Amino acid sequence: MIVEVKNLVAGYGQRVLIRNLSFSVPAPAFVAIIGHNGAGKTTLFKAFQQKVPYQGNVMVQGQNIKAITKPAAEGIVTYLPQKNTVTFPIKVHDLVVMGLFRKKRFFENYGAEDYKLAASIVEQLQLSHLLENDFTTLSGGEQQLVWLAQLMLQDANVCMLDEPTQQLDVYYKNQVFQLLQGWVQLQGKTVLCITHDLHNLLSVQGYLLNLSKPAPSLEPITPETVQQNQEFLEAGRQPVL
Ligand SMILES: Nc1ncnc2c1ncn2[C@@H]1O[C@H](COP(=O)(O)OP(=O)(O)OP(=O)(O)O)[C@@H](O)[C@H]1O
Repeated sequence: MIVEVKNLVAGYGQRVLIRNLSFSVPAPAFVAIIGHNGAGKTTLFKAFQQKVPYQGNVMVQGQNIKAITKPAAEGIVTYLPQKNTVTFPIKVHDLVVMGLFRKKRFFENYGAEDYKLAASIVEQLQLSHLLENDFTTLSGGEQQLVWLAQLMLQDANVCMLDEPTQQLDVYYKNQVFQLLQGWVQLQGKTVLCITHDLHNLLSVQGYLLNLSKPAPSLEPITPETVQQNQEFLEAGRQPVL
């Protein structure tokens, strides 16, 4: 099993957001985590990172995540947050190359080969013209793509992405979903991706997990399930108990 969530209960104080959630991903797959604002999507990712107390079990590649001290450092999971900020000037290629941090010893510099690898990833995202630019001067969408490039270099088996297409135009939204599809099909990665862009999922093979439903489960992405989930979400939210 790549990912197995068993009887997960998580929330903040008295407020339970995730109630008895169980699902498993047996083989590399793309899973779109959907649901209303506040449904607990980011909270689910926090559970994977031990950043919120929870009951139940979260297993990644057969290991209970509680037993792994630094899942990101060990290359088991990686996480792209919804908002990632940089407040100092840094060139795009210097930021992307940092995705190789796991392969470096403390204070070891990045070399020409590392930068070549970073540049090849940036090229895949059609951003080569920005390599020398200061990251802080890029548009929100361009910045988001640069973070994705850095994440690709991290090369973890399970990637958790929190609304990676949020700031992107329609062209890049589709490009990113195709890219993530490639991570699964060509590189055997498992991608858990929080998104509100349901219509862009129609060209993606994978699953939906709608955390707004009373008993969320993995549903294959098909035109019918996308439509049904869209209508479900449009119909309104369940009262928070
Ligand atoms: N540290 C915290 N303490 C208390 N409540 C919190 C905390 N973090 C989040 N919440 C609340 O938990 C609820 C779920 O938050 P979460 O970020 O998981 O939602 P989400 O499904 O990712 O929403 P969105 O689509 O808006 O990003 C929200 O109402 C939020 O205000």
